[in-house]
Amino acid sequence: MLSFAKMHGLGNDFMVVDGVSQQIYFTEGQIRKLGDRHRGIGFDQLLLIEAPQQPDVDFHYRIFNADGKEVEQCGNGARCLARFVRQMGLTWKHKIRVSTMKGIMDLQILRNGLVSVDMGVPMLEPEKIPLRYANQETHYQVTVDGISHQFGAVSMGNPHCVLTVDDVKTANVDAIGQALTQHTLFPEGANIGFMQIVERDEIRLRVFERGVGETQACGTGACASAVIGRLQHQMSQKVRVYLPGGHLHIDWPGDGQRLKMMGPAEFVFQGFIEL
Ligand SMILES: N[C@H](CCC[C@H](N)C(=O)O)C(=O)O
Repeated sequence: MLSFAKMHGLGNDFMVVDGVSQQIYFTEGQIRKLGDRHRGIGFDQLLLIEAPQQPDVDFHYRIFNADGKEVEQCGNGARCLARFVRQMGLTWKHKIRVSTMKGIMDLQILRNGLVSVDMGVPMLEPEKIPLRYANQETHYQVTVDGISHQFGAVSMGNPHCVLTVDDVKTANVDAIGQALTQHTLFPEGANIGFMQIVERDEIRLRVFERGVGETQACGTGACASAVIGRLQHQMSQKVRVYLPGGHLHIDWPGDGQRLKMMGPAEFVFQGFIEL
């Protein structure tokens, strides 16, 4: 029997598994079955927490989308990891350092009950996103179904494409998201963000996630929108990003600097399942 927790960050929901006390390996097919919202547990991502693989790190953090594929990063999931390892007694620390396939992140459980995450330095070079474009631009362009779209692109460890729209409520998230998430411009696919600039320090955002579809929130998507918002629209260093599931606080001092995200992480239930 496998024990797990169901958690969420602003409605972006996860199955969280302690891979430190339990030896576990998932096939893509098992992940898809567990993620099924009618016949399984149901989640946007499965988060697997493993013992550290290098010194000065508390845990290794692996992320699998509902389609079964392993990906590089998950911001809402990182906050849930911090709450999970404390609540399950895997650590007594309030500051937790985790490694992912792309780097190192510092998590901190704050007195106000929120969790802050140091998301590292956003990567803007096309080859690091990755994006098939010769040079780094503030605005990229793509034509889909005869319609031309301008976008910004950045990696938070995982690839993000961010379009600016007049009104997120009427944005054609599913159709454009489907068309762009596996576009040849993005050799490893991309998460597609639809950003409405409300104020210099306020964004409304919806995200069509790679391997999942539209989610109620996307932490790395919120980070990506704050970066593109700052580069394209001269937004403030500190930005509140409002997603359908709630809002996140993003703080990015600018190019080459580390980005900080702060937001909630909720436990829903604990359970056991026969794989
Ligand atoms: N929901 C996650 C993002 C998962 C990204 C995943 N869909 C990908 O393929 O990169 C977050 O809060 O950052």
